[in-house]
Amino acid sequence: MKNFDRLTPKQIVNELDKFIVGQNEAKKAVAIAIRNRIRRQKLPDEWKKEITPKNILMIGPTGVGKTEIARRLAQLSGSPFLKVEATRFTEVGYVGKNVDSMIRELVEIAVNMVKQKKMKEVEEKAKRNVEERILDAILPSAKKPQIPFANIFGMQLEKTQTVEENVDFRGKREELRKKLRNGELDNNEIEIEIETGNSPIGFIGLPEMEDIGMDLSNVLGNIFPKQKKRRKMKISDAKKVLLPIEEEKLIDMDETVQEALELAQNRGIVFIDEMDKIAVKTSGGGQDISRQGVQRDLLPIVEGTTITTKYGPVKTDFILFIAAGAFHVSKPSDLIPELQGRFPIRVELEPLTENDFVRILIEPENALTKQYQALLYTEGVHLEFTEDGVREIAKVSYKLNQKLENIGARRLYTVLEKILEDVLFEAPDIEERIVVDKEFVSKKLKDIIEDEDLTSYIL
Ligand SMILES: Nc1ncnc2c1ncn2[C@@H]1O[C@H](COP(=O)(O)OP(=O)(O)OP(=O)(O)O)[C@@H](O)[C@H]1O
Repeated sequence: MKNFDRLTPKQIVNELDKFIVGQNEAKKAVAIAIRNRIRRQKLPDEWKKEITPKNILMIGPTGVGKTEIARRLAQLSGSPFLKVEATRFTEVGYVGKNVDSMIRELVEIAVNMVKQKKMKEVEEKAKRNVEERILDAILPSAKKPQIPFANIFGMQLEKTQTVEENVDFRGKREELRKKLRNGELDNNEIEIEIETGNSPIGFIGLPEMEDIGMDLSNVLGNIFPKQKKRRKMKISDAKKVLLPIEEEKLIDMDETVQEALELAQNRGIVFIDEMDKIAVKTSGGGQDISRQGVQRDLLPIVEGTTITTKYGPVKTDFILFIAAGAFHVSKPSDLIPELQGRFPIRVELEPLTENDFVRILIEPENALTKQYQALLYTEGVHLEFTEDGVREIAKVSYKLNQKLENIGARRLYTVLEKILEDVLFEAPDIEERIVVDKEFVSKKLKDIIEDEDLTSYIL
């Protein structure tokens, strides 16, 4: 993601604007933080040590875009992204569960990202290999006289004939290849051998082992040969099943892991939600001690330490941590002082207004109205939203948030789903053009809105 490194904070905000309405302070803060990380990475070592990472604390009610900003930033910068709830580490059964596990999860995500990228790079070559495997299955080998599917291309072999003598084997194979490529053989069944992994024993991957960064399947996996299974399937399915298998064979796993470790270390973003729930004023009962314990465990990770993972050691110095919470009851100052110091960038996110809802419904590149339009257009249905229709959806959603519980923009999801329920059910057997105007919205919601119990249940 070299291009991203060249984006100025202003340009990063412009990019985020394409997906998130308002919340300018938060966008600005994450843009500065991520740019600072790039700046810090360029410093000489002695300076690197002096400048501590500046992590962010987002303060704001639920559903106003906190996670969305962080997630979009990660996408934009090609960063592995993990969202965890701080309370996860205080739950019964989780007590003592290593907070380090979030770094392991981040690495796992990075490994998958790099693997997917590399698999994409070798896709064309893998497709050729899949083709060869399927052709081998259809037309086994030149030495074997048995030719299943021989009738596909009109071969008539006498039992006594050998392939070498009677068939221009290569020619036929190429003829079959053509048919395979243009999908003519897709519905034919073949039997193929599929690699199903290499651990014949079920105990591999005990959670306790994972906690200390070990994975027995890595240690023992290579001792056992890969298991194979013969399966019958349509050629169209075989293409799909074999592709990732062939892609994996073509990529260098050591290289993938190295790249992933670097990606996690230098670009990782960890979003810690519900931070307010582990902030406590005074140390009271066991629960409070457990909450403060989690804060203490978090401290070295956000300060910069080295965590052991099954892929190797990972430094957390350059990982960007974004903590978030509503802080209705507790305050950021209820966090232990050291942790407060590690999240010096504070941003408050505004509650969303009715006007914001209107914009959220139509402006983002992936706006909800656009999503439904795209979905229905696949079946030839043109969905149109009029201005007063969108305004009405925003208005109802806003009112419901006041009346029931304020769940922010998430309310738009439930309301819109309800309004479009019939259309989604009836399509494609409906009119080609559906207009969602004020009247349409009111009609669809009338019964539900009049019954308060039903409202809180459905919307
Ligand atoms: N300002 C906004 N602009 C565009 N979409 C938004 C905005 N705020 C929220 N949304 C949409 O609402 C949904 C919920 O938002 P998000 O996940 O960011 O909530 P949150 O603030 O992180 O709350 P929580 O802490 O409860 O997870 C997302 O799908 C997001 O797309």
